[in-house]
Amino acid sequence: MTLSGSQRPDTAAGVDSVVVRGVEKIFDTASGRMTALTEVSLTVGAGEFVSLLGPSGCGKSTLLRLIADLDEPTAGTIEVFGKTARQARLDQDYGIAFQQAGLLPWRTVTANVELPLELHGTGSAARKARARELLDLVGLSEFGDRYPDQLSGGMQQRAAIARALAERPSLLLMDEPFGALDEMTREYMQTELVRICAETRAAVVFVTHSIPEAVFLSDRVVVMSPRPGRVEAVVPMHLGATADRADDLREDAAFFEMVTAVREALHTGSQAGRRPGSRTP
Ligand SMILES: Nc1ncnc2c1ncn2[C@@H]1O[C@H](COP(=O)(O)OP(=O)(O)OP(=O)(O)O)[C@@H](O)[C@H]1O
Repeated sequence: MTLSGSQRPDTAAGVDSVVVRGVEKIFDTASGRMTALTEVSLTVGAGEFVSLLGPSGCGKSTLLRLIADLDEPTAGTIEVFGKTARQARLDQDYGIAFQQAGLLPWRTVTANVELPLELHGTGSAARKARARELLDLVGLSEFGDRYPDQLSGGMQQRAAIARALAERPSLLLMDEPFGALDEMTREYMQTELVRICAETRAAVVFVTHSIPEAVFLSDRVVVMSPRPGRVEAVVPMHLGATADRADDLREDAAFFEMVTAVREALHTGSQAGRRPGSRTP
């Protein structure tokens, strides 16, 4: 099933999805001020898949929360589709999926997927049609009447992704969405996500701890360093179009080369990665 381009918001047309410029984030804590992010600059192009990778506490989730306008930077600016992060949130320009699927247990899968549409006043018939389309897209058409606790973890995550796509966002913000899944399911979900992104042409900012996951999914991997969190390197993945990536890529020599490149950038910070904010050639 394909979502046609005409169904997507105008915001995608040639405009960068996310532009982060000189962002700093300082938290006031009981033990004093803590700089979580400093001098972070990054551009995510239309339809581009960018992963944020780095050690625990380097500020990956904080950066994603700033892009989602769930918190505000102390300094610097963030634009989403050329708007302020606040305006993009109000305009529902992106979908969000986090580690816990976050489905409401008392609603069926269909009712969960319909929820964002319901909250924004979409009529019942249009909601149901859209939910059917999305459940088809994520391979859950047979499970719309089930409740979340009747699904496996991977199926719950697919339902959560369907919900995140409900309003046809041109951008998905994902924070370790597959972190709680077993390795087999995780790889399956990665392949599914590549397929879904190819069909919807959504850009993605994806937080992960997993180097192979970042490599498999991304156009570029942003390697962050801790205390304070900053962009250490931006490594372009020379693996062809993300849309063409299939399971056998994981056994390809080029894949291992990219894993090594990212690992070196992560461990030494000396990888000749691209400058923050630079784009895939
Ligand atoms: N609301 C907050 N108040 C105070 N400190 C915070 C807050 N949120 C995050 N931090 C701190 O900011 C730093 C970055 O946290 P963040 O969760 O962004 O890191 P992360 O890279 O996503 O970590 P992990 O990989 O473990 O999830 C950490 O030191 C964390 O303790």
